[in-house]
Amino acid sequence: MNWLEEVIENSKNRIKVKNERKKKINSLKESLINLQQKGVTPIIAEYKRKSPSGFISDKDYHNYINFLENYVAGFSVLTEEKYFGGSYEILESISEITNKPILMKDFIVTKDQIDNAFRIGADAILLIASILNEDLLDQLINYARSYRLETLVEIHTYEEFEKIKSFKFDLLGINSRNLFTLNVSLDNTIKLLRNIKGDYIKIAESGIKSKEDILKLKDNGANGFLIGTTLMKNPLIIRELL
Ligand SMILES: O=C(O)c1ccccc1NCC(=O)[C@H](O)[C@H](O)COP(=O)(O)O
Repeated sequence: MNWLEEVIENSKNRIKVKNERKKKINSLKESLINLQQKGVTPIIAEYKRKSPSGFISDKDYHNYINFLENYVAGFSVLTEEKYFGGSYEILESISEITNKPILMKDFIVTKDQIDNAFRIGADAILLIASILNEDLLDQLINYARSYRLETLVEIHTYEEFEKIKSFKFDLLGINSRNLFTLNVSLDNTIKLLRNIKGDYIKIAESGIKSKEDILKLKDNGANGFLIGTTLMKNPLIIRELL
């Protein structure tokens, strides 16, 4: 079994969180649009402790979140445990210290995981087109909507866009990191941004290192930017990215 197959298998057997949700849903979509309207670059800052690409960090989240919340539209928090070092507890604790919307980044393949996302305080969830068939993707989007959780549906190819384009998701993520090879290509994302027509809020994800990258993606139609590694290594760089 490769890492992705293992992650998906583990996803089917995640614990069921019993907690009651403590906060109202806070719209990530509105937060992104608000910043865009103010002329501020809408960034989603990610908190992750490790990744299959070899990223590793023991950074504590308190200072990271407290500092970045002054600048960003929201946070993305990895909750996959084995390969990303995340947990539901981390997301829940982050939701207690910030009023910014939180995207739960995980490999969601079951409705139970969406129940958990709601209970731990997530405001939006990631759904990855390449690991879900059309029927399940549609069901999961609608299930999330029943909680008023927003959905960011992530694609890597035009074929995946064709598969998801008629569904009622909130944000369209275009990830520059190939899930299978882990190679990062902003050029691939730029090609997709150019080819995808329609009224979508497009979020460029992964591999963003500089203001130059942001401007290139923005010029080609990206409306928001999800940044992990670069901010985890140096949160102060946010001031150059806005
Ligand atoms: O981060 C990884 O190595 C990774 C590998 C395989 C699947 C997903 C992965 N990460 C999840 C993400 O989508 C990124 O953490 C996110 O877009 C931020 O990327 P970056 O700014 O490059 O850390």
